[in-house]
Amino acid sequence: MAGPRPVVLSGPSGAGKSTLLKKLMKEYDSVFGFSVSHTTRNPRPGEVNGKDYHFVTREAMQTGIENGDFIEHAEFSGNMYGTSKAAVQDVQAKNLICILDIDMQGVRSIKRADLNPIYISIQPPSMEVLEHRLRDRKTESEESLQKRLHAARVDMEISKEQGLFDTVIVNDSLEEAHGQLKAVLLEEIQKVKKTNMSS
Ligand SMILES: Nc1nc2c(ncn2[C@@H]2O[C@H](COP(=O)(O)OP(=O)(O)O)[C@@H](O)[C@H]2O)c(=O)[nH]1
Ligand SMILES: Nc1ncnc2c1ncn2[C@@H]1O[C@H](COP(=O)(O)OP(=O)(O)O)[C@@H](O)[C@H]1O
Repeated sequence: MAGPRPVVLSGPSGAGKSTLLKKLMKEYDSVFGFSVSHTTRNPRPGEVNGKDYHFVTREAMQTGIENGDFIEHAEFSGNMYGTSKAAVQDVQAKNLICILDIDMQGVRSIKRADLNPIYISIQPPSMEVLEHRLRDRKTESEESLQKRLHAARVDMEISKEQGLFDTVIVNDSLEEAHGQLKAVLLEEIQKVKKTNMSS
């Protein structure tokens, strides 16, 4: 039997993707699994290798790409990011809903793959709010922040494209955005709960 459909969460850096997916995974224990991407960026304080990302060198990442280990990969804000086949398979082997947190280039690549996910865009209420949140997060240098804001403007334009996403959620109030995310995923959540209860 085919497993549950994966979920792609995309949207500007700082829109609240990690916050929303962590909240979702906490509320639904044993329903979701995170696709742990590879990246060449440095870990932030508190980030765990193998849990938040596989933190690797550019050389290791290049070798993996050449070996065909990746479903998709992209360059974002001066670093490489990619979804390995193993990252998705690890989650799907447990019959969990696989969540991919990927940028717009990743969305376009995944559309050409045979993953058939639900595409959800998480958007900030405005550029001003986004900038505040990114500054308050205190994870970025001014240079990195500016790169992210530039990419965010592009992302916010592209995400309006018809047919690219199944749902666009504006993360103004966290509780409301969380509620909308749950509503979109309810059918898949119930399927997984049912299957995993009877197995
Ligand atoms: N294409 C692609 N994008 C990714 C992957 N992993 C993370 N990203 C995206 O890379 C961007 C930067 O992520 P990150 O450095 O964690 O910063 P943050 O979004 O500001 O928390 C975000 O838009 C992520 O969605 C991946 O495996 N593939
Ligand atoms: N609805 C919200 N209201 C206020 N702050 C938020 C909200 N959602 C997320 N944040 C904060 O905004 C920052 C960016 O969120 P984060 O989840 O890291 O975004 P992303 O993963 O999309 O880059 C974090 O500091 C987070 O705590």
